[in-house]
Amino acid sequence: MAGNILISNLSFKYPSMIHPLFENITVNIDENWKLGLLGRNGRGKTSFFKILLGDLDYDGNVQSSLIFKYFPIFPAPDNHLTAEEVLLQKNPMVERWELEMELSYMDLPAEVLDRDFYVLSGGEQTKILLVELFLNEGAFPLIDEPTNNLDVHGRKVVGDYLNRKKGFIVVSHDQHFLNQFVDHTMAINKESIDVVKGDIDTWAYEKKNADELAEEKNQKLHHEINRLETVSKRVGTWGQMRENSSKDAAERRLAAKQMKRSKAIKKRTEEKIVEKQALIHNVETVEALKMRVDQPHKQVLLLRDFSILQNGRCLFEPVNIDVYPSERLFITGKNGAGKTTLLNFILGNGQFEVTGDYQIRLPDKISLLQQQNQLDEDHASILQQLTAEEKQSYLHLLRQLGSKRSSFADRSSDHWSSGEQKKVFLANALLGNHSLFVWDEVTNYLDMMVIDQLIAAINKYKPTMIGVDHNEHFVSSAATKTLELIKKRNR
Ligand SMILES: Nc1ncnc2c1ncn2[C@@H]1O[C@H](COP(=O)(O)OP(=O)(O)OP(=O)(O)O)[C@@H](O)[C@H]1O
Repeated sequence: MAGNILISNLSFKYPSMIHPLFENITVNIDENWKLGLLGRNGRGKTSFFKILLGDLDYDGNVQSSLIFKYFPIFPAPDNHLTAEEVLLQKNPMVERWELEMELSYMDLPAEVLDRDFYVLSGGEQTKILLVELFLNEGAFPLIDEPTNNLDVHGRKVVGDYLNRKKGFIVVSHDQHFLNQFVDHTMAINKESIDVVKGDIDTWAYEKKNADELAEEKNQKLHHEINRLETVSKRVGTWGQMRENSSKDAAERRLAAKQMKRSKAIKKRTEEKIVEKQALIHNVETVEALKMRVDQPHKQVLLLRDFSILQNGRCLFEPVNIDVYPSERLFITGKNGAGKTTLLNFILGNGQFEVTGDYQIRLPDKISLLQQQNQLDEDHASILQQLTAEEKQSYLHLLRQLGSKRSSFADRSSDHWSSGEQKKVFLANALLGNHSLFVWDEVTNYLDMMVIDQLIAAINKYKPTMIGVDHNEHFVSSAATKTLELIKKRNR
């Protein structure tokens, strides 16, 4: 079928891996689908794209006449290209009015076209690169985690933009974002790949039903295995007892016969046990996370008509907020509104000019989760700083978050997926007792199961938290209050 992607018996493994990433996968993807690609961190979503792009050697067949294009590919910074030049590099025939129209769908003013690409905010760069992807009509876009630089509004705009297009695959862990446009969902599971017609909610509903059915079958199988194991034990002792208690030769012969029969029954029973064990379906579950919380004794934060000044002007419209023990405040607002700056002010990182009143009482034990690009730590340096006992808890937390020790112990962190790297910082932030959790861009790169693990833990342990996040599902489920920062317009 021309135009479609036909994948049969695909198997793939990086040389340093023990278990294959993909084993005997067969799946067909239609060129007109708006396909959402899901999977836990490290399951191989980016690697799947690399296979389609022809960047990795695999076994099996991948047949397609489509020309795949990957997002994000950033222009070389040294060339100082304007946004317009970035857009026209591969699409020289496109006219300025067409560019302006596409930009308007992305809620970007035309003047952005004339700016140097690298002076644009992360969200603006994402939008320009996505527009560039779709200008090339002959190409089939493979879009890898577009939301990381996008605030809630940006996610809505890009979701609407993608809804106008068709024929692409998007990897994202933000179900709310994906539900705006996908018409098919493909999930890379532990042992299989599912494709479902419908959005993420449809997939989640079908998966829940399938898991419940599998769980029911598993329970029956476990019951049957227990029964067979009892039979096997009983049969084993039965012939033995008879042989030991036999006195004369005739009885011993009979006992030997009995013994032979019982051995045959035992063997058959054990074969049946192995058969039943193979039928047990591997239903993926997550362990509940523990947060160790020592609530602060007093109010942590008070802001009244408060704003941070930059060059004498308010960065955001003045705000009023209180944070009391066990409250979870999430700061929202568009990119560039000053969310991370406000967090830094609260933490006392740096010198700030401010307006309005404030009171900040920081407790001693603060758990910090910073944006990935602000960190110079990694798994190895974290391990070095921990005591033997903390090391055990840290590794246990990583395992609970879905990173198996075997998947990261011997591999250079250069090759870790973005989610695997993020979990290192999350596990570190969960280590030990804390009175306040200051977590910035919590859900970026994290898979949906971890996001739900965090929501459950936050609701159970009710930590005092000041956070920033753009995932609507996470914020609406974890926050007890939100504070929207609105960038102050300069008149
Ligand atoms: N060059 C490489 N050599 C060895 N292992 C690699 C290499 N590249 C990736 N991996 C490993 O392969 C697995 C799949 O990586 P990939 O980036 O495809 O995952 P992903 O599903 O995109 O994850 P995420 O959701 O975190 O972005 C991960 O365990 C990763 O550490």
